Amino acid sequence: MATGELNLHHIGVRFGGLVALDDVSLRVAPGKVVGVIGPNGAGKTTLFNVISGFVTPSDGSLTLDGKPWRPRPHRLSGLGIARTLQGVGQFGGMTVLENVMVGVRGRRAEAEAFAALDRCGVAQYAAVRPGTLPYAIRKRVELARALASKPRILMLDEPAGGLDTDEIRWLGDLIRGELIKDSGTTVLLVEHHMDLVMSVCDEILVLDFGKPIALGTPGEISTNERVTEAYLGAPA
Ligand SMILES: Nc1ncnc2c1ncn2[C@@H]1O[C@H](COP(=O)(O)OP(=O)(O)OP(=O)(O)O)[C@@H](O)[C@H]1O
Repeated sequence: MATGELNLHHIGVRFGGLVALDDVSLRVAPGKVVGVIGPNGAGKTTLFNVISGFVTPSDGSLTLDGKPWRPRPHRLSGLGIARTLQGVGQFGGMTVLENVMVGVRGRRAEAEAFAALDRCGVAQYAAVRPGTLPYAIRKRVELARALASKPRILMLDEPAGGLDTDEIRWLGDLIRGELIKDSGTTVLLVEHHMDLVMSVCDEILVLDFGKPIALGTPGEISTNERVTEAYLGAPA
């Protein structure tokens, strides 16, 4: 059984003349929660897009479970990798349950999808179309969609965006709890909400203008001068 270890080696991404990522290396160890933070435009989403295969790096390479790996978006779920989207990205013409079933395979797809909705506290909306639901509920549905496939690597792209304090506390408990961290799932988290990042991450990578400026534990990052400088003037 593969372990869920992801390595990025000296990744560089250019969009024309713009350097979106510059020499980014990161080891995401199995079962760890690794955060990627940085001011707006730092390259966080681009990093996720590289790992998802939507953006091909101009430099560097990736390994998955120690083997060279070239990500392809349509192969991610087969490899046990799931990603939530920054928005809620659900199909309006389908029910909540059908949306969650999209990411699950096999005869038990419906039961697994329903169980994921239940664990995320939104099973009562299974038969409803997502477009009619409040944003915070749709964010939970988006999480259920990612969790239903029981991924070994879970990429969370700004999961706290648009959530209130209680919702963010719920999210933190979910990430730290048996559904994700205690089950050994490897988590990569891009997030602006610093309290959440600091409370759930084992390690944090800080990007600024595409460059890695710090890598360390939440305690190390919160006292790092370069990180403080990068955030000066930008709400963290
Ligand atoms: N497809 C693209 N084509 C051209 N430039 C792009 C593209 N995607 C991202 N960029 C640019 O690359 C840089 C990094 O963007 P990215 O979205 O990765 O940053 P981010 O850290 O996720 O920002 P935010 O916190 O605002 O979501 C930005 O300058 C952005 O404008």
